[in-house]
Amino acid sequence: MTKPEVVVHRDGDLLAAAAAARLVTALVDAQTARGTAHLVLTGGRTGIAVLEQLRATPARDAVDWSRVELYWGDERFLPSGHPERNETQAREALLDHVPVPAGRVHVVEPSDGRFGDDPDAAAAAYAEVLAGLGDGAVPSFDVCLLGVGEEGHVASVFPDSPAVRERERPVVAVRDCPKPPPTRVSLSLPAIRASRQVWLMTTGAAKAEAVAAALTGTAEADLPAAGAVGTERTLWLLDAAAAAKVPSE
Ligand SMILES: O=C(O)[C@H](O)[C@@H](O)[C@H](O)[C@H](O)COP(=O)(O)O
Repeated sequence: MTKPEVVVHRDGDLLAAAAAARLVTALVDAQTARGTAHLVLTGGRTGIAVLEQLRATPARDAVDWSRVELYWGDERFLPSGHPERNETQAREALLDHVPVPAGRVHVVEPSDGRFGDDPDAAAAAYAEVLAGLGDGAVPSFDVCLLGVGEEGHVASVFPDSPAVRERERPVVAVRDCPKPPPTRVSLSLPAIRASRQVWLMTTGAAKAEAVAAALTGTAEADLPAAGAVGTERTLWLLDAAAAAKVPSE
């Protein structure tokens, strides 16, 4: 289990820009080491802001976008093109602006897709996609980007939920989500933990309690972010407000 590292930036804008710069380097390093970079995207304000900053930086072209496999840590189970879908927001923020081959953008089926409004079928299908792209149930994602909710959720894994107790399946359907929309498809914590690097990125005073709790031993069932760890690195990227209650070493 990797010990979480905490990096604090002055404010949210700087965090997003710095995380985007860090991501360029991580992707280039992954491609240098292994040929292809596997990146898991996240929804939420911070996650999308990082993609917008990535689009804006000239350094983005240091990444060979033809050798990036893209996934989502979770998806809001909505019709294709819905503005609230994480896919829609990621395409607008970045994917429509870089030459990633369509076949390497692995989206979760929408609620008007092949499986209609059956999120369990969409989750099972996504798990099959992941199984086909790595050596195990899921690829060893090079970087798994995550936002963090006020109560400590990551992806769509919420405290004291069936998803946080999932130990077998890499992808699950989530219903009655406290954060709208209510129905989602999400990686489980075991799938997130297959990542080489897990980056938890959040800003604002409203997250300070959850961040401090995650970093001071709270059980993952009560605070899922505490269970989001990478095999090689677990990195908390915070602004000063979200880091305000993190105990100093
Ligand atoms: O689909 C989603 O909503 C995200 O995947 C979710 O996990 C998000 O990252 C957190 O809720 C933090 O969101 P903010 O960065 O907007 O606070």
